Amino acid sequence: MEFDTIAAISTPSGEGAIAIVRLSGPEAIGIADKLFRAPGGRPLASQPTHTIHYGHLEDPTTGEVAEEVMVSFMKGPKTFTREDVIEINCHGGIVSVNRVLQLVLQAGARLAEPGEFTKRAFLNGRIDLSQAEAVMDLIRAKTDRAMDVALGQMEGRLSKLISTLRQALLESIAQMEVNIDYPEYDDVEEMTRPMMLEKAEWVRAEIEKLLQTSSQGKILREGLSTVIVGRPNVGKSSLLNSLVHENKAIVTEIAGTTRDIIEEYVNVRGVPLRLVDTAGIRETEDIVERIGVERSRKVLKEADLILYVLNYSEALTAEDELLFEAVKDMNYIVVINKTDLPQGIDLEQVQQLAGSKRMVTTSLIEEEGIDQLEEAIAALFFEGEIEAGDMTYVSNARHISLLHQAHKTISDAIGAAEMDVPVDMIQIDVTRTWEILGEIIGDTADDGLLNQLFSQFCLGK
Ligand SMILES: Nc1nc2c(c(=O)[nH]1)N(C=O)[C@@H](CNc1ccc(C(=O)N[C@@H](CCC(=O)O)C(=O)O)cc1)CN2
Ligand SMILES: Nc1nc2c(ncn2[C@@H]2O[C@H](COP(=O)(O)OP(=O)(O)OP(=O)(O)O)[C@@H](O)[C@H]2O)c(=O)[nH]1
Repeated sequence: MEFDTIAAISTPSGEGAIAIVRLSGPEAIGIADKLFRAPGGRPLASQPTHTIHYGHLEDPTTGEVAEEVMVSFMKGPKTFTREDVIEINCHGGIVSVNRVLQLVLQAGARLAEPGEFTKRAFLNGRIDLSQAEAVMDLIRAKTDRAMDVALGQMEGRLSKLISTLRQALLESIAQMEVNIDYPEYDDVEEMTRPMMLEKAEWVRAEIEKLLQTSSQGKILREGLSTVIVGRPNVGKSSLLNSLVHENKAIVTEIAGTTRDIIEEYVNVRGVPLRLVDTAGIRETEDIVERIGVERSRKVLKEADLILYVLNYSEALTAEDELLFEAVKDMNYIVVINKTDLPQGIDLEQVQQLAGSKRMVTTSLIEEEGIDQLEEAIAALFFEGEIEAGDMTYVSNARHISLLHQAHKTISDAIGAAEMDVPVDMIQIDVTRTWEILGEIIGDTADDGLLNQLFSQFCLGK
């Protein structure tokens, strides 16, 4: 496919050592040669591909030397987009890099849309849709594990599995076709059903395996939303601080509807915890009133993990018991804090209320027990994991939804095959499954979807 030539700043905005303006498209080299002067005077077009060159950019309208740069020259198709790519490495700094971008745009490039470079890599067939989506996940990954999942997907692990499943479906579609075309051969019919069933059941089992990974994949991607609760003064802020200090927080601001919510990510043994709006909860004084408040209930309900803090030196109160009731169906860990003080709590009573939930004791003031707490968090997260290592995780909400749909249609096909429904009816469900799986890798994706997906990318990616 032939496109126009796009350009964008591909490095973060702000001051830095070096910044990159990237160009891709049929005019990329021509545009660069309008601006670039190497000491030897040779144009980039005459150079061997995949080389880097020192020189200056000149404003062609004024003849003024604008910038000192290094230019990477990469002829397609062995490039990120499969098109001709030019990367101008200039001095980092907001003015410098913007001036380079302006020059490039004046010389005929169009400002790229967010994700457009990656979109071209997709449209030009270098990567499929799930790989392109993984590029974005990679940028957003906050832990090594999340990064490994994204890398695996980018290298095509999910795509390969999906393609294998689709191949199996295609084979059974073909077999059914024979059956439909030659209904007079009974032995074909006899062969078709068991073969079709076996393939369909295998596909369904594989889809189920993928779906089983999805909750973990989602958490790796988005973080385990975590809320710290407990009566006033038990040590909630201290716990938050210990987790943040031990595990360096990444703070991100997410544009909310009424105000910006600040989220803190901490990486606890590979599990990203998203500490959600804890300040709001910490500020409320009366806990009985608080769990009656709709908003707090909602925060609790949406949490993937609750850290429920108790005071070791005091007996449980009615409030504590109420809170046990409020969180009883959720994932929570009981943190019994202040073990440096004399015991006042009835541990057996806590045990009874907490049932099979994990309990750890800490003295945050003496920095004790944090290790055990982290271990408990990691265990909670990883215990359901089916053999880590080279697992194919599904973490993307779009993929999960499509896998659920595919699971339904393939189950319909299996049900129909077992019930002696005519083969051409079964074939409809199998074909539909094949189509739905195709949407994951972008084989059957429409323009609206593509635009929506790529627009979520960073500018210049
Ligand atoms: N300067 C710079 N650094 C970068 C990127 C970039 O675009 N520019 N990348 C951007 O994300 C990433 C690297 N990703 C890339 C992926 C594929 C190809 C590429 O040229 N692939 C070709 C040829 C491979 C080969 O030589 O065998 C291909 O697959 O056909 C280039 C970069 C990270 N670092
Ligand atoms: N002895 C002792 N004191 C602690 C421990 N952890 C926290 N504290 C103290 O307990 C007091 C309350 O701690 P915070 O972390 O502010 O408790 P909180 O639950 O956030 O309190 P509120 O914001 O009022 O709900 C502070 O004076 C802490 O220094 C501990 O392990 N042992």
